[in-house]
Amino acid sequence: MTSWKWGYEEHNGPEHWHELFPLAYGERQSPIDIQTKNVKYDPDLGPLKPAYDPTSATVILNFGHSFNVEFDDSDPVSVLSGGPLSESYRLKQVHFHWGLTDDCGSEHTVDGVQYASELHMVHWNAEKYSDFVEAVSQPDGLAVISCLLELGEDNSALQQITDVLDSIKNKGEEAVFTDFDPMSLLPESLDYWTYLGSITVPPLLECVIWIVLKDRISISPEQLAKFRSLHHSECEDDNSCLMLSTFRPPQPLWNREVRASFK
Ligand SMILES: NS(=O)(=O)c1ccc(C(=O)N[C@@H](c2ccccc2)c2cnnn2CC(=O)NCCCS)cc1
Ligand SMILES: [Zn+2]
Repeated sequence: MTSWKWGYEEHNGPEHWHELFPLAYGERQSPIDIQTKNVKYDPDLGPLKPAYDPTSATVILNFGHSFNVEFDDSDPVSVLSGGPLSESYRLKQVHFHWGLTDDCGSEHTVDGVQYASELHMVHWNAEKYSDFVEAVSQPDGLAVISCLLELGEDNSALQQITDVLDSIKNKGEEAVFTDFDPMSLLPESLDYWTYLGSITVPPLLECVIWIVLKDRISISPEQLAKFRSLHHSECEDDNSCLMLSTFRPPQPLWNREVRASFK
């Protein structure tokens, strides 16, 4: 089975992941559908305090099941604190999820509505743990800011990313990518919902404090098409290995509460 590579296709997609990763059926899995009538406003939830240094961006790379903008996390240069977090978390990577068509693609949904894409900014708890791999084995190891992207106008901040995707077309390819400020991607309001969940790709570890922004940003059909032009492996003929869909559907909430930072 080690040759089996998980993905998002019929034969290796989210419905198969439990075969190798039993956590798929865990009690704090992500993503979820956020039912706004059931969220609880929590006045103790303070504002998010992101503090990013654009020069800490290093490379953009094609992982095969997604592409990441990687950040140098060897020092506390780009960090997130505040909000639901008790410690300062260090930014490690930013990536996206998308779907085959423009009417699907996000992982989290809001009142059953799925959006065209979703941005994840992945941070790890560098105050309590010594490295990322240790952090992912802890219930408060990661903090991921999620922002939903709805189909609309060209997003100029996103253009800085989509303009370089041609240079990382195939799995394993990477390109220098610095002077990138992830704050430029975020909406003006940082109001959010928060809940305890997991990473949404194998090994599906239940280590994430999720911070889902209430407001959305835009992505154009042309920018989405650039995402889908990436290859999930090396291949010659261009259409047999396109990264057409990279989202996991919502998972059961079980006994979890979703809190809101806003009324
Ligand atoms: N979608 S999400 O925000 O919930 C998310 C957050 C973090 C990771 C992640 O860091 N995964 C790597 C990892 C390395 C060590 C221990 C455990 C997990 C991994 C596992 N296989 N490949 N990678 C590298 C990676 O980062 N994959 C792409 C992430 C976008 S789907 C994945 C998804
Ligand atoms: Zn993700």
